[in-house]
Amino acid sequence: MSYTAPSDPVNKKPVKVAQLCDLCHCRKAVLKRPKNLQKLCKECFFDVFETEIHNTIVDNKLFHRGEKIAVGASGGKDSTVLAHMMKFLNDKYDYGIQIYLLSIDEGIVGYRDDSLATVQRNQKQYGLPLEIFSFKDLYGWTMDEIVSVAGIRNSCTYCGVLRRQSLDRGAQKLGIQHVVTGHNADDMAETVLMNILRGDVARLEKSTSILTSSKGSPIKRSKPFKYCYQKEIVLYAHYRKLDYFSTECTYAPEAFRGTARELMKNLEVVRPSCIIDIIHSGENLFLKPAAGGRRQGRRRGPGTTSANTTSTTTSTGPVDGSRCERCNYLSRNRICKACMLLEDLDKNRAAVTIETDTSHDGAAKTLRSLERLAF
Ligand SMILES: Nc1ncnc2c1ncn2[C@@H]1O[C@H](COP(=O)(O)OP(=O)(O)OP(=O)(O)O)[C@@H](O)[C@H]1O
Repeated sequence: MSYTAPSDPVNKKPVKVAQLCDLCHCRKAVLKRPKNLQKLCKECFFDVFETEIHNTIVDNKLFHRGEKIAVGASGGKDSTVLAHMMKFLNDKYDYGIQIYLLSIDEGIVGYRDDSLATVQRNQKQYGLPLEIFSFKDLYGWTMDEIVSVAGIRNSCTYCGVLRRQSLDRGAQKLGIQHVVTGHNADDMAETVLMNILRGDVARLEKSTSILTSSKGSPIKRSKPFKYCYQKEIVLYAHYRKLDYFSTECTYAPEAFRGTARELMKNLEVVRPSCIIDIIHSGENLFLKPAAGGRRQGRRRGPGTTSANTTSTTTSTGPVDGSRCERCNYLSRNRICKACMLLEDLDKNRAAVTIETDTSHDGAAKTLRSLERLAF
């Protein structure tokens, strides 16, 4: 059966009733929402997707008038859509916030340099101010150099810790106290699963928070895409024709996160709502206070070790708002995690001196040399 409404100029060709958008019932559907399998036309998809994010922002009171926010901009799909969305919603609903793009150059040749070129184009497209801070300037190391010394398996640990601190440092330098990131529902559900699988109950409770901050630190972080499916973010970027960088990081993704991702993808095939369901489950988990009134922390079996633990133990009773003895940056421990990691790097660099050349091929060449040396 074909449907042609003479008074409806939206469809140029006749459209079957079964192909019509489930919301407006007049335009042809162009996609099925991965979240709930609803058939939508482009215009209705834009409208529901943008409205849902606006509702998340309003319901959680994420911003206040006059607030300066820094969008963590990597040039990838999530943060590109985030930068576009923040500008779009701020204009449409008059949030009254000032938006900056804040990028961290980790120093990964052939990956981050290309993605930052995308951010520079986005800056012009959206008319937003952009600041870029680099690992090299902040810590004296690029990620390529770190991988050549610490190996590829630890790359995500180093990158995650240093990037997190760099975003905070960058925001502070700009006089901004709120960093907004493009973490989406898939990222959050993966984190919940990972923490469940590792028995990391302390992190589990915090893993679904939309707004986080460390006591004593002036910088808060928020995730307006907490309920957005990754696939819908990609569809939005595609139909809005946004300019984003889509290459995966040169270094291996965090191995265990990859396992959780795989598990979740398999579950999603059977039950598309499982991503949101996992987040809701995480939101409703509350730790019962252990004896002595303290929350239950991470429990480890005998002989287990953490990949994130470095040789120096400095956690001698964290004090909120205190500063790292070495770099003077805010840290709940005597020595901040970034300084502990950098100390290990310096030790390794002193132990092995090799000829490095990361200027053309990035760390891959260095890694091959190291593998030959059986380092
Ligand atoms: N180099 C960076 N500079 C600034 N912000 C970053 C950088 N890398 C990541 N972020 C922020 O952290 C969020 C999560 O990053 P992650 O690398 O885990 O995910 P992603 O899915 O690859 O994100 P994206 O698609 O935005 O690159 C990003 O959406 C972005 O807001």
